[in-house]
Amino acid sequence: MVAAPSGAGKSTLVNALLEREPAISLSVSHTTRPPRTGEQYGRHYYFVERAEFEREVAEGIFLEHAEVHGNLYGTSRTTVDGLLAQSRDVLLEIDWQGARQIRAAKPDCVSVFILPPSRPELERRLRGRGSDAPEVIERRLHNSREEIAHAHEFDYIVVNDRFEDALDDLQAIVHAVRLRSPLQWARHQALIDALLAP
Ligand SMILES: Nc1nc2c(ncn2[C@@H]2O[C@H](COP(=O)(O)OP(=O)(O)O)[C@@H](O)[C@H]2O)c(=O)[nH]1
Ligand SMILES: Nc1ncnc2c1ncn2[C@@H]1O[C@H](COP(=O)(O)OP(=O)(O)O)[C@@H](O)[C@H]1O
Repeated sequence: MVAAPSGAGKSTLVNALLEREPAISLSVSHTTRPPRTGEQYGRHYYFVERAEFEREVAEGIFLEHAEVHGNLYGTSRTTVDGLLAQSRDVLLEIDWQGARQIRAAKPDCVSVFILPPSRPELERRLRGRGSDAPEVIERRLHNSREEIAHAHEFDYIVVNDRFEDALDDLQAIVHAVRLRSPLQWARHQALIDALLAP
């Protein structure tokens, strides 16, 4: 899972990570936020009306869902389970509230929080992106404090100052996760058995 205040560079970093790590798939979320210019249904998000989203919540289709910046966002159970069934590593872009729900549902998950190098730089990036109306940017800047206040709940923190350094850090986390003991025991059982043989 990757979380960050809006504008820290989370989506840009995640997209670059996916190019470097083709075994990872991004889970496409459902949202009631209107699409930005260039965003495509099914690629960036499944854009739905609030009534439809609320019906889906009642049907229990979401592994987690939360209200962020006045819009609803959710991760579909079937999207994640479908990717896991194909032995894909699944990456979620999610806020701190959703991350809490995923930790409860999937205790072996790994979470990363992206920090911007400073407040002025966060503001510069949010405005420079040019994708949101001024009042939407103000709301995201205001909400960034609440998001950042939860950074300590995450397993890893990456500061996105120089982009390539932050990308290297993210990739190092992916490599470390793949080397975790339970996975390695399963993968190298034959080797371990041979080494333990008398
Ligand atoms: N809980 C939850 N949060 C999500 C989900 N998808 C996106 N978000 C979060 O919603 C927030 C807003 O995302 P978005 O509207 O794409 O704006 P951006 O972060 O400024 O690019 C970010 O913190 C995302 O991580 C989801 O499925 N569940
Ligand atoms: N390390 C960086 N240095 C400068 N600009 C960056 C960096 N990382 C991302 N950006 C820019 O900041 C803006 C916000 O990035 P984005 O990935 O949309 O953020 P988020 O998904 O966290 O809201 C984009 O215009 C992006 O190109």
